[in-house]
Parts: sequence; structure tokens; C-alpha cells
Amino acid sequence: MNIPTNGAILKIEGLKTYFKTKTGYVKAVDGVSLYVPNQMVVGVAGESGSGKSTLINTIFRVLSKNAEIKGGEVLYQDRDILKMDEESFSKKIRWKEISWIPQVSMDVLDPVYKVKDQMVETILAHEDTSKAEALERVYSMIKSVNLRPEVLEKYPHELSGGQKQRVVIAMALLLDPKLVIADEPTTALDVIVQAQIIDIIRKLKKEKNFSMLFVSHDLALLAGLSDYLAIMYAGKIVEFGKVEEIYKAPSHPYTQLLLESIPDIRKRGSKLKSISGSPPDLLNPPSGCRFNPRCPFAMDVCKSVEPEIVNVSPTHYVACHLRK
Ligand SMILES: Nc1ncnc2c1ncn2[C@@H]1O[C@H](COP(=O)(O)OP(=O)(O)OP(=O)(O)O)[C@@H](O)[C@H]1O
Repeated sequence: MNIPTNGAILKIEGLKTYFKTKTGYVKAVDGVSLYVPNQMVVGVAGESGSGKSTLINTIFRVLSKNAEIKGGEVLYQDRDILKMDEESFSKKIRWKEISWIPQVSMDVLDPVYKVKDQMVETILAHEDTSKAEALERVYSMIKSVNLRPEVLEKYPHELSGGQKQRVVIAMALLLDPKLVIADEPTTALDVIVQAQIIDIIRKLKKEKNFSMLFVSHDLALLAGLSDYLAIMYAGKIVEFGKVEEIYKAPSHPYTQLLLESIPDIRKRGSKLKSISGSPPDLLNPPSGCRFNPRCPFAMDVCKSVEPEIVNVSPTHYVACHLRK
């Protein structure tokens, strides 16, 4: 594999994050390599249970207690952030350099503080600045997520789902991070609010020029937002490339099926396909290519040998025996 990772703000190499359970290890992220080019948006698409949240939680170091990192590295600006002690990671990296927009269901806002107080506190905890200056930044940030300043006087439980998620986005961008990692930030919101939130993220990305890793099961949403796409299946990245490369020439059968399963507004009336079968149990994933039991093109080799990652172009790679 030959990936031009020069200028990548984030490089993930061979990452393995497993969960220890009574019946064995759940191999949620199993040898993932991925990079985020500077100031680009990389979308990670995959079905529920493919390991997307585990990948994000490993980067932000918010894994549950039974998680074990079994291998690999996460290089942020060429520094392995998995090797940093918690205190320095929390002081130097978390929120300041790398920020996190979690799923709506994650309660990251503290219920006992007004929005204004928690935002001001976040700035004062990380930066040597006056309260007045911090407050000014909070007002400006709240405005840039299209919320009225009155929201600042409220407690999190007084906000609607959409308002809360805008506050979460404002919090995530408060310290001007260089990399934002987002985990299905609009899932569970209604479609109109979802579209508003995506517009806000797009606008802020343009203004602030951060890099972004954006995880979603919604390939159509990702296609409109990302520069690069990574397709994740059963704990592995099966294909990676520029959005246009993946759309024009999807090289993995799973990617092809995923693309056929989303509505195409240009081809009205075209029949949507669904992918038969269900994702494997990550306690005992299939040997060889993990997609082989569902793959319409599976050959004998697919059942026993894990496919290597090969380049389709300098910025496009795939793990499939058909592409050797
Ligand atoms: N704490 C845990 N203990 C054991 N297994 C876990 C734990 N957390 C997640 N898993 C398992 O790890 C696998 C990957 O889960 P993960 O949440 O990362 O997937 P996902 O792609 O983000 O799915 P979703 O879109 O549903 O959130 C799943 O099989 C899940 O059941």
C-alpha cells in the first residue's frame, strides 16, 4: 500500500481496539489504517456495529472500561496520542487540538450549569484570558451556530434536541481545534433540524478551516460533506478514497452495494437494492475477508485469506481479492 500521508493531520496505523467480554474479545476495530489530510473532511461510512464509534472513542480517549487497545498507533501531527499520559492528553490535546461532536444521546453538557457558565469555564480552564474576553467569545460562538443569546442563560434540560446539539457544536469549536471528530452528530434529530445542523457544520468548516473525521451510517449525507470517504465493514476499512473516486469507481463489492442502497436523485424511479444478510458477530468474525458470507462475488480465497490493501490510484485503496 502506498498512501501519500504527507500533510496529514491524523494518521491511524493498524489500530486494534477490542472489548473484553465474558465470552471473549469483541474485535470492534481490527487493524484500521486511515489518514485525514490537513483541512479536509474524511467521512467514515458503515452499517451499525461496524466499529465507527469505537474508532472515534479511541481517538478521543473516551473508551469504556472493558476496552483494550491491542495494537497500532494514532498519530496526531506525527505524535502518538495513545502513548500520552491522561493528564497531558487532557491538558494539551482534548478539546484544544482535537475536538469531539458526539451523538445527540451523549450528555456532554453538565446539567447543573447554565450554558453560559460551562462555555466560559471551558475557555478559562484552557486559556489564560479574562472572563470578559471569554464571555465575548462565547456570545460570538453562540451566534455562529444560529442560536439567540438568551440560550446562554438556560440549563441543558431547557433546550430542544436541535438547540442542545448546536450548543455542543459551539462548545466543540470554542478553543479553535485543528481537528474535529464527529460521531453521527445529527442522527436522532428530525430531517429539517438535521439539515440545519449540517449547514452549520459546513459553514463553520469553511470559516475556521479545521480538519474533520465525520462518522455516519448515512452515505448520502457524507457524500455531500466529505472530501474523502472511508468505508468500514466489521471493524476494518475496506475502501478509502476521494469522494469522486469512490462514487465513480467503487472498488469493493460492499461499497458498490452500499451505493446501490441509497436513493439517487438523478435516477428517479431506479430500484434500490438492500444488502442481504447481516453484519458478522465481532466476537467470532469470519476468516478471510469479513464480507465473504454476504459478497455476491466471493471466491474460495476470500474465505481463507484476508485481502491485502492495494492502491487503485495514489489516493484510492481497497482490500479485495478481486482487485489484485
Ligand atoms: N463496551 C462494549 N463492550 C462490548 N462490546 C462493545 C462495547 N461497545 C461496543 N461494542 C461492540 O463493538 C462493536 C462495534 O460497535 P460500535 O458502537 O463501535 O459500532 P458503530 O459502527 O458505531 O455502530 P452504531 O452506528 O450502532 O453506533 C459492536 O459489535 C458492539 O456491540
